[in-house]
Amino acid sequence: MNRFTSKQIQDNKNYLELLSQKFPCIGIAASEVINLKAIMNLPKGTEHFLTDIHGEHEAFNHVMRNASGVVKRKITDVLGKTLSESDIQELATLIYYPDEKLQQVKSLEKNLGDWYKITIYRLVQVCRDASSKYTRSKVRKALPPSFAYIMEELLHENENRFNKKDYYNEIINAIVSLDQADEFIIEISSVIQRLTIDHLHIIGDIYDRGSGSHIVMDTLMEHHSLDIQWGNHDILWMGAAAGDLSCIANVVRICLRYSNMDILEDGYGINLLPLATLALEMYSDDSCKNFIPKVNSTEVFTDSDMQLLSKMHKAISIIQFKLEHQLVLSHPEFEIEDRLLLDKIDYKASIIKINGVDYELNDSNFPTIDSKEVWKLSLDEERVIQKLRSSFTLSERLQKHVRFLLSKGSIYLNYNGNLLFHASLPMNKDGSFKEVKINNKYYKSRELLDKLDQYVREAYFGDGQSNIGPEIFWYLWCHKDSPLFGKNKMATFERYLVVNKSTHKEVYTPYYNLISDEKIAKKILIEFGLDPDQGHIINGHVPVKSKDGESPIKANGRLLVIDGGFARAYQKTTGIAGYTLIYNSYGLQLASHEPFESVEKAVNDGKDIRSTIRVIEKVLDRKKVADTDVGLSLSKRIYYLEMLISAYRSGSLKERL
Ligand SMILES: O=P(O)(O)OC[C@H]1O[C@](O)(COP(=O)(O)O)[C@@H](O)[C@@H]1O
Ligand SMILES: [Mn+2]
Repeated sequence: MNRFTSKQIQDNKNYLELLSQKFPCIGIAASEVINLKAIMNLPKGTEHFLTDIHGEHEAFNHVMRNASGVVKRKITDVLGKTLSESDIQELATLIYYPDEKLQQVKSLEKNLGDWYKITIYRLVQVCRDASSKYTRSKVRKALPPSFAYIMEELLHENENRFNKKDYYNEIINAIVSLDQADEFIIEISSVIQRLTIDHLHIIGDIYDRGSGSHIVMDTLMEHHSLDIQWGNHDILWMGAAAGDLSCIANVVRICLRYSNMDILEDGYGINLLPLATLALEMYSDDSCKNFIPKVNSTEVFTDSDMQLLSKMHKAISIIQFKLEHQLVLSHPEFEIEDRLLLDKIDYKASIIKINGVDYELNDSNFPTIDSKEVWKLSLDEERVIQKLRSSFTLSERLQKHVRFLLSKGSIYLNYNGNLLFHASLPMNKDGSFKEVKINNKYYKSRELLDKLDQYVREAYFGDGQSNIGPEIFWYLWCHKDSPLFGKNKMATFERYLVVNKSTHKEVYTPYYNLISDEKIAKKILIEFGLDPDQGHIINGHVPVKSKDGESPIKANGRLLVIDGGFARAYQKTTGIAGYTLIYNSYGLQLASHEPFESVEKAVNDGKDIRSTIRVIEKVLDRKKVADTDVGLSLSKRIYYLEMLISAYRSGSLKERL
């Protein structure tokens, strides 16, 4: 036990008095110290890192349910010697999708009573293994109230212990005979899922491209322990929720580009009718061929659906370009006048002059653009964007999701010695941190990220008095100095409208060249107060072309880029369907996932995502809670409890008996 001087006790007297309310005597304080010291010696909980989910809710839900392949590995560890591969898969599927699998079993199984008993017995064994590295108290908190007592008994009893064999079997018999088996199986499956992932990190880009970001958000909101680092797509939706018009136009445009009306209309109740009306009026004879939405192979759209969507897509894109033009003009401090393009168009000749070079446009029909006031919305466009604005700002579900992003999220996070952020850090080519002007002051590296984080919160919650408005969200979405974006420009305009593809190129900022250098990665870790020899930087944002042999491991293992392409549109690039980085007590592993087909295939044909797990780093000594951030705060608690005991013993404080 630590020894304390009377000065130390005096200096902390107020705090010790407060602490004594909870720990009123030596015995109670000492037993808490013993408890905490025991916890410090448990293996650290398993962290899972996922990124760039991009609305792929089915694939995301699946990796949550199968814990990126870890649940099946646990079953194999525990029951592999006695079960066939197909029995293991059946049990795994039951744990992932208990509701659906139970329906199937009930329609096929002849001897259901026996099936229930054997299955519950197996599930308890798997659950026991999943809970083995936690304290009883932590496991208890994970148990559903309706079965807490029974599950605790089953988990802590050994079915082979002579005196308890009948007792144990009788509990299982009773669950079955009282018709509680289905519910029990559903609950214990979710306990297994929950205990397998102790803590979840989402390194950004939950939103856009796939159709189910709102469903992913609902799942995240139910998760017991997680943090989020905002991606550029998340910040865009946050800006839309905060009412920024440019963000709103971008969000709607991206939804239309991927024919995702569901998230807008059904998910968030955004009324698209005014936009459809405007599109039909303004672009009636226009095929809008550059605005034909991308369609997922499972979706069915009629030709007239597609025509309407293309027109809406063009209408909102033009609104976006005008709004962004206004924004750039009204924020000279952003220093991105080179993004002013609408005024560089020769509307008669369909030519645009960019950096002194003439480029041909692939479109000449811009009925709402006045070449003298290119930035000005027509009255109808103004009406559409204002209606959209009220839909976004009044959408209860969207606001709830964005508040969750704000409460669990941040621009970056230091967690258990690792540095997590979505995309990049502004840096100069020589490896120094770039000074970036925000609100007319210069900031760099950690200070810059802290400032931006603060401004995001001010812009969302602010009372309008702040120096910074909701345009900070748009800045973070696509500005050349935004750490969430990390490219020299967002070439949306060029990609839609300029024929010459060389103008479409978006060049990554120096960070991306620098990070292959271990020295730079270490420098960044030091800048963020982390151990350069132990810590890692963990990023998403850039799809790793693993099919071309690119490795997600950079800078000699100090930096990991784990965007493996949950987004279907990017699976052609990566060759896989997403990564999960797993950090458990033995070290770091990376699971690469093959594409997820569907819940039906998973349940009916046992088609799990095949995940290849490879070890990235193995620790010599198994990591304990003591080696984590939680361990650090526990050791502080131990320190003060020991001081309290010392205060009781020295008579500086009286026990409260
Ligand atoms: O492939 P899409 O959906 O057209 O989007 C391309 C745009 O998305 C971005 O890559 C940003 O999205 P990411 O953060 O997912 O990379 C832009 O740089 C680019 O202009
Ligand atoms: Mn991104």
